[in-house]
Amino acid sequence: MDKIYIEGLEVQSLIGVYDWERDATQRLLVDIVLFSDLQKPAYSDDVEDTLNYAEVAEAVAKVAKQSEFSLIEALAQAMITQIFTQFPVQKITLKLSKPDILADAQNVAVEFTRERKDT
Ligand SMILES: Nc1nc2c(c(=O)[nH]1)N=C([C@H](O)[C@@H](O)CO)CN2
Repeated sequence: MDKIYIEGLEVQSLIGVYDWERDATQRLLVDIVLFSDLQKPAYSDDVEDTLNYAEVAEAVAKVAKQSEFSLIEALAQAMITQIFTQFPVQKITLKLSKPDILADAQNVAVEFTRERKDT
């Protein structure tokens, strides 16, 4: 299956388990793989025939901005749900990183791979 990648998308969200995390938004990074047949746009050269990665990035940033989850797991799921709702994609891998939170670690992240439920 062909893939579209969005890598290192920086978004802001109010997120975290602890009281001191509930006062201000934090920087998060999102990596997304959109599994999609790209045969048609490869020949038509028409953005209407493909998943517009700019629109997907905008939708994901909006979910982050408008949400107030405790866990990055919950925000990652909300992002995936929004992508499936708004775009005709069959399968998504989404990695959500919270890079500024642990002093002794370069990054913490969750990664989900989910397929659209046909029912
Ligand atoms: N699996 C997770 N563990 C933790 C999370 C999380 O979102 N998922 N969050 C926190 C705190 O909010 C953290 O960012 C600061 O310690 C702790 N563990």
